[in-house]
This record gives sequence, structure tokens and C-alpha cells, in this order.
Amino acid sequence: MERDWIQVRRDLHQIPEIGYQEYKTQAYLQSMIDRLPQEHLHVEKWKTGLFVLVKGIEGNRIIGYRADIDGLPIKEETGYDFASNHEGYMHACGHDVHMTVALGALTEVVENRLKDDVLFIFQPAEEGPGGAEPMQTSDFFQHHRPDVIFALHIDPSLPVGTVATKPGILFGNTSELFIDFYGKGGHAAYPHQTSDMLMAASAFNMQLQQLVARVTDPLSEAVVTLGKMVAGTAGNIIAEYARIEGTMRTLDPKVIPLLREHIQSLLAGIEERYHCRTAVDFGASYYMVDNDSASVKRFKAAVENTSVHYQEAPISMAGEDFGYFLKNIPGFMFWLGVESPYGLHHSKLQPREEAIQVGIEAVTATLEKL
Ligand SMILES: CC(=O)N[C@@H](CCC[C@H](N)C(=O)O)C(=O)O
Repeated sequence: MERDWIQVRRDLHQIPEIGYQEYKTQAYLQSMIDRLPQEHLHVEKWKTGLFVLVKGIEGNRIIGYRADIDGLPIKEETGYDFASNHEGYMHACGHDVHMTVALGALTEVVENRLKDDVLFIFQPAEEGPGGAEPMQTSDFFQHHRPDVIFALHIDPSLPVGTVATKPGILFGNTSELFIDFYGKGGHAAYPHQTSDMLMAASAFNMQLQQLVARVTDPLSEAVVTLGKMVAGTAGNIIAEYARIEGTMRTLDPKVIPLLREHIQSLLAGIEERYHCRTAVDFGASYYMVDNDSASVKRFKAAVENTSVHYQEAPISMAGEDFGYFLKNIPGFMFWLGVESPYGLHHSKLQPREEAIQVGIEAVTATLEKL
């Protein structure tokens, strides 16, 4: 059956919702699945996500395919006439494309049943606080645990028609970082009577970067980014409170606890120097995406039989909670080229929509051969 996957992607693009708020998204996905012949389908809700099991002809194995479904708190600036209807939120990480490709592959598999069962996983909260780990503890997953699993992520830097991955580590380990600074505010003209939290948070930011320069082994690879800092109320009031939000990424999972330990010690110094109290929360952490070499080999062979071009990918410090699936089940993740002048997490991200059909072709071919 011919479907307009570009329209589906545009519909999903208009309703981005953040982690565990994906109610409209779940309802939209469910409505698309309801239109398919139901005979060999079983749909199970999990929080704001969905499991969709397609029974195969023999059903000796289960192949898992996961698509993440959440959006980001970014104000869209694409100028699309199908831009986000949710002010301040955007599918700026391509999960609208991920879901559309999954629906396309699901439709193919329902219409041309495979030998194996296929479990499609529409997973909430990839951007945080993480859905992959808790989803695996559900009864449904425990009873339909895939033997092998894979997923894709769009890549704005790759041309349309290209997919890329590698055996071994593809994405790093991550840990979020949230710190509140509590001090004493006051008049801009009397700093000696205050403890300035804007200053404390700035000092912490400068010291934090030195951890990567001087604490971690240069060969172990690490990056620490603070993406948000909030402090103060007006130009002539010394800030009594500041908050920073950030993330750390490493290739070696042992480096995350090391960074956390040094952050605690830096904060003890900040408290003493700036006469303040701090509270740190390391939020969610994601395990690295470590691709199984044999599965990558089968993926490469599968796509080489199609019009899709395969190439080897470099390691990325992006984080992906799909790593938690791969911690327990062999499989892999790959990049799908979408050629956008603006990158992931950018308000002008514009994936080329021809990539959707390429994704459907690559995923369907892989489901047949994995
Ligand atoms: C592919 C991608 O962009 N993933 C996100 C995952 C975020 C993990 C977590 N919320 C964190 O910020 O550490 C990424 O930012 O890499």
C-alpha cells in the first residue's frame, strides 16, 4: 500500500513533546498502526511509548527495531509551513524522521511478513531522563525480548542515500549535570555584603573545563559542556541564586565516576571561596552504544544489496540510551544521512525528506537479513 511518509513526518513534526509527555505522539502512532491489517499484530502501551509485535511466519527469533519519539525544548526557526504547533518545542534531533521510518518499515513487514517476529519499539524520553533502560524491565519486553536489535539516528552531515556505522563503540557514555548555587544577594553597589552566585557559577564553569585538561587521561577521551546557566534578576542586583545545567561524555565508562568525584571536590572549594551552599544532581546517565561486530557485518551486507551506500562512521560523543539495549542484546545503531545545513539540536535543523524512503529501505532490508 502506498503511503505518504513525508506527510506523516510533517504531522509528527508539528507535535513535539518532551520525555514522558508524548501523549499526542503516542495517539498519532496508534492511529497509524490501527490502519494496518491487525491479524498478525500485537500492540502494547508502555507509559507514553508503544511496543508493536509483528508475528513472523516461523517466529523462531525476535528482531527488535527501536525508534525514539520525544522532542526537545527548542524554539523552532526553520520557517517550515508545518513547523511545531507546540511553542518552545521542536523535533530538533530528528525523532520525527525516526518514527516515520519505523512506521514505514512496520507497514512493509505487516504487508510482506518475514520468517522472524519483529518487535518495533517506540521509545519515549531518549533526550532525558531515558526510556530504554526502564522499558526493558516491563513484563511485555521480558516476554518478547529480541534476540538481536538495531536502531538509526539521522546524521545532518551525511548525504541522502548514505548510511554509516562501525563495529564497537559508536557513541559515548553520558551523565547529566545540574547544580544549584545558594548565596546572599544584595545591592550592586555593596558587593562586600553579599555572596554573588553568578560569580560562583562562572568560576565553577572555568574550573570544570580544567578537569578534562588535567584530571582525565588524554587517551581516555572526555568532554564536559554546560549548556544552560541561569542567575540573577536585574543588572543592579547581586544574584543570590544560580543554576547550571550540563552534560559530560566519555568513551570509558569508568571516567564518569572520576569526573563526578572531582566535581564534588571543586564544589567544596567554591562553597568555601564564595560563601555559599551548592546542591548537585547528576541526573540521568547513558551507557555507550557499543555495536556488535557480527551484526554490523550483516547490516553492511544487507544494505549493499540495495541502492543505499554504506560507509564507515567515526566515533561520536553524542549520547544515546539505545546503549542500554545493546548492553543486554547484540545489535547496532547506524547513522542515516539527511543532509541539513544546520546540525542536531539546532532550531533550523532541516533533514531532507527523501532520506525517509532511504531509511525505510535500509531498515526493511536489514530486518530480512539480520
Ligand atoms: C543523539 C543525541 O543527541 N542524544 C542526546 C542524548 C542526551 C543525553 C542526556 N540528556 C545528556 O544530556 O547527557 C545528546 O545530547 O547527545
